[in-house]
Amino acid sequence: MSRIYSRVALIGLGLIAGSMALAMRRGGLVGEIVGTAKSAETREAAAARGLCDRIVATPEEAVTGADLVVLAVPVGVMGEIAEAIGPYLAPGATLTDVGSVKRSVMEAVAPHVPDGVHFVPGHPLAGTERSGPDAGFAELFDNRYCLLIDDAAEAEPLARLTRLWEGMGARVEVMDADHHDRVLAVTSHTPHLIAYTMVGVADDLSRVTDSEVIRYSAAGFRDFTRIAASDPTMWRDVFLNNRDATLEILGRFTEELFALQRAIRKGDGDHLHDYFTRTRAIRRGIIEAGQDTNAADFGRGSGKA
Ligand SMILES: NC(=O)C1=CN([C@@H]2O[C@H](COP(=O)(O)OP(=O)(O)OC[C@H]3O[C@@H](n4cnc5c(N)ncnc54)[C@H](O)[C@@H]3O)[C@@H](O)[C@H]2O)C=CC1
Ligand SMILES: O=C(O)C(=O)Cc1ccc(O)cc1
Repeated sequence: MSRIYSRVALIGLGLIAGSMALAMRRGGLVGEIVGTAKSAETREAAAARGLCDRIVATPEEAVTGADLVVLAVPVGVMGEIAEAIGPYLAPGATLTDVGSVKRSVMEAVAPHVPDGVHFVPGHPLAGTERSGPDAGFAELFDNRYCLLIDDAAEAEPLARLTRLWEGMGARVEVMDADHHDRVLAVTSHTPHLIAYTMVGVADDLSRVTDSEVIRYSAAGFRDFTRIAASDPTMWRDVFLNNRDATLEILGRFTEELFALQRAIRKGDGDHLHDYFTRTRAIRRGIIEAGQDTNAADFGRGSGKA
């Protein structure tokens, strides 16, 4: 495959940027990869792993001369980094991000994008609970969706970025930012909050039952502990930045939970059975439609049973 960009700047050198660097190299998709991260320790670890051709100390230096700039930092700091790099972005360059929330990132970044620079927000639906420069791997995006946001994006930069993600193994879909945030509140953000809560509850209980909660934990709870090991900064920022959609889904979730709680208290087995029959049909529908691509190996490197 011919080179899609000649110089890519990766801002933030964690799981996603590291995986992008390895996947871009695997496909021979780009020329030079320049990286930067806030801490010297992260930059050194990324250098030791050979993730980039060049690692520099500041985002301003990294973006100079780049025709693709990727913001791969927690969503809460995207705006301040965009402000810092804005004056250094090359005319004609594409700026993208990989944040888990889209509307607030776009609102924070867009005011700092100079005329002549194309901003195409993105979000790969692929990840693990691990973070940092040692966490990335080249196959992370294989057969996973990557959502690109077309609210204001122009056709040619969108098509070019689509080719890059496809070259990294992903399937690209295009949608608007509000739709993205509503869907992700259901499929990712609220489930993460539930996992965090369940592990917190178990931790409270373990004071009563010593380590039994962990020793006898079945697969369901182990999956919760994997998710609840995800990066605290990243997930704090996700909830603060997708507040309305997450609160809406949490409201619905608690209503349903209370209904199930009442059914258990009243011994209403029919209610429980009907509910579980409906949810089982949903899961079977997903498998039959062959849409279970994101369930396969999120547990990579997690020691999941
Ligand atoms: N972890 C996951 O499973 C997924 C994460 N995302 C999104 O990708 C983005 C990056 O996530 P990860 O790679 O998982 O995170 P990570 O924690 O592995 O890496 C984040 C990087 O950002 C740098 N950073 C943090 N604060 C900074 C600041 N103020 N200035 C400059 N650099 C800073 C860190 O040094 C680190 O290099 C986030 O916006 C997240 O929402 C998207 C899909 C999946
Ligand atoms: O580790 C998991 O199970 C995930 O759900 C990974 C993930 C986390 C955040 C995203 O925005 C997208 C994917």
